[in-house]
Amino acid sequence: MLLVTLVAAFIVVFVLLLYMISPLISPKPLKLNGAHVVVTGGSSGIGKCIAMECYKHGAFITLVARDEHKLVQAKKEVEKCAINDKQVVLCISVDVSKGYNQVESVIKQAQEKLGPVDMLVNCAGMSISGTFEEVGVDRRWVKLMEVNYLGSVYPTRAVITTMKERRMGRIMFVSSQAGLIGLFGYTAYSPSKFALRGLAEALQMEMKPYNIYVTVAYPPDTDTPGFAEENKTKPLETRLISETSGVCQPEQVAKVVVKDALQGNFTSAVGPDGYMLSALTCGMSPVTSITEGLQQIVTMGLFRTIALFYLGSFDSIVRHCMIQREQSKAADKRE
Ligand SMILES: NC(=O)C1=CN([C@@H]2O[C@H](COP(=O)(O)OP(=O)(O)OC[C@H]3O[C@@H](n4cnc5c(N)ncnc54)[C@H](OP(=O)(O)O)[C@@H]3O)[C@@H](O)[C@H]2O)C=CC1
Ligand SMILES: CCCCCCCCCCCCCCCC(=O)[C@@H](N)CO
Repeated sequence: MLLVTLVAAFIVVFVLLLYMISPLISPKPLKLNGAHVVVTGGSSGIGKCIAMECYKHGAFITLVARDEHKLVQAKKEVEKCAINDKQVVLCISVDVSKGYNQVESVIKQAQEKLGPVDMLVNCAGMSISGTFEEVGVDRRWVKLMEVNYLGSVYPTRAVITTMKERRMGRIMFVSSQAGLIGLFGYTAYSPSKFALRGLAEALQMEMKPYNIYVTVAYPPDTDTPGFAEENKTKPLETRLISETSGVCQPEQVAKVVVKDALQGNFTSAVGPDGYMLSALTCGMSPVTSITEGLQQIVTMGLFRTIALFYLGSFDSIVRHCMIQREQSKAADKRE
């Protein structure tokens, strides 16, 4: 009797362990040599650096963005990173937010010229900052969802069927640290980046049996033309809070996120704050290695404790700025 109970208990524990360990098995890394990588938003900033990084690994690249002049300039820069003379950079101009059909025809063109897409990098995006009231009630909310969210859905939809047939592929979504934490001044921007995570989690669960791996990248502020544009009108609070996480160079961001996508990691965090933030907010997102799982289990409580200090300092930044604004308003009135 005792023996039967022991064997049964052993089997139960064994099955439970198998269930626990099965999601932790790491995917086989993708090799970029000769692979076709499509980068939306590839003509500037982070996207351009991702294209250059992939080119350095021997990939063939399709750059997708709206402005043709910027595309041609970026193509020249990417070509300088060649490691063999067979590599090709293709440029296609399209607005990724203007509906599925246009995007599908662009992906078709790219596949005809350079073959099936092995990796898609959804990096086209923009930011609009300002307080909830400043952002107004006009098209701007819609615009951010169209470009940052739907502009990632359409290209993904256009490549996924072929990837499933070939039983291989990588999809990257470039979110932001502001896609893990809602910040002052990002009431319109943050939701468009949070949305990408929901999409990525659901898509990863559907695609895993087809050997397709999804990565969501969460960069901090990064020194790009888009960031310079954002800074022209960004509220002081947003700038001060974001400074916590520092400013990265786009080359550095590209290195980290490309490495994670090739390894098939679901989460790609950039910088120490990014690492803490992504471990803290891992929730039910897929885990791709035993080390990652263990780190999350061990660090979560500690990171939550650290987070309380950060939240306290963010509250104090917001309060200080409010008091200062009110004082300068009162002074203006007196004059
Ligand atoms: N820089 C930062 O601080 C951070 C940026 N990010 C995210 O990284 C991504 C890239 O940012 P960054 O490099 O700073 O931005 P840039 O403004 O420097 O580059 C944006 C790229 O996206 C393209 N693009 C923009 N809108 C569209 C559209 N509707 N259709 C097609 N292409 C479009 C632009 O080309 P064109 O205008 O010609 O279309 C350009 O190639 C964005 O998604 C951003 O939200 C995340 C965290 C931090
Ligand atoms: C243990 C807990 C650690 C918590 C750390 C919190 C750090 C928060 C910093 C958030 C920075 C947001 C940058 C957004 C960049 C961006 O997307 C725009 N620049 C786009 O143009």
